Amino acid sequence: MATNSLTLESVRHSLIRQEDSIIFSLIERAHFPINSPTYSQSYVSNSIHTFSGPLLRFVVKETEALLAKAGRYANPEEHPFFPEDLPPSVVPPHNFAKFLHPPAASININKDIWDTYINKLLQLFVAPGDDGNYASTAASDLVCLQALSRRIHYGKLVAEVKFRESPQEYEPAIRAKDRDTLMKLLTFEKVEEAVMKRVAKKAMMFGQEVTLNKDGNHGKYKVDPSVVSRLYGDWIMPLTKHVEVEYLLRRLD
Ligand SMILES: C=C(O[C@@H]1C=C(C(=O)O)C=C[C@H]1O)C(=O)O
Repeated sequence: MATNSLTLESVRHSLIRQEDSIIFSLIERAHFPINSPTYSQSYVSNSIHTFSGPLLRFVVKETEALLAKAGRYANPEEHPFFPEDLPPSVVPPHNFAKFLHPPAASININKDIWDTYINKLLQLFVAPGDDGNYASTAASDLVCLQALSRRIHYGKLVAEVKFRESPQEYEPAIRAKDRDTLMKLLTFEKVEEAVMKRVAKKAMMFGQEVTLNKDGNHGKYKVDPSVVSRLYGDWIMPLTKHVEVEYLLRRLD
């Protein structure tokens, strides 16, 4: 859909579709055990002389450099994890619809998303252990991180739509820099309850073992549906709302 015709219904529809990408990415990552050397400072620093830091950082940084050349970050819906020193795009520029208020470009909470993913989320849906597949693990993490980042920063579009629907409600709180009131105005508890129920249901459907015998493997899922619900309730939705508040605070600049 063209960004200039966005409505609350259409942005919510996009968030619903993005649930599929997030849940599939979690299922793919859960296929590997935690593989902690992927995140350790020391694992690669002795072998990759031009790079210090964890393997995941290496994989994400190098991939982002390639994708930046291919034009990925010219799209206002994409946010790099390592925006410093990205190479310029080598492809012809695309004229993306200018739906967002320009200060939106200064909002990038990927550092928080990275820390939350590594330190809180991973251990909730990934089994302990080490099978040595660190590069594939990092590649799966990259897909999870990109899907989460896209969804969470989509809060900018959600906030813009909400602001356009009732600017008179939001303006006093924006001028007063009143985060609590903004948070109350943009929160829809019924929608959040529905998101938590739907993602659990999707995790059941997408993550079931498919067998050809009648009894199948009922009740066994690749990622625990209640954990997916918790990831949304405790982190993904709060971070999205954080982006919404940050965006609204700059909406009158
Ligand atoms: C995204 C929205 O804003 C808030 C955040 C939600 C989310 O992250 O899914 C859901 C409802 C709202 O409390 C929305 O209203 O759809």
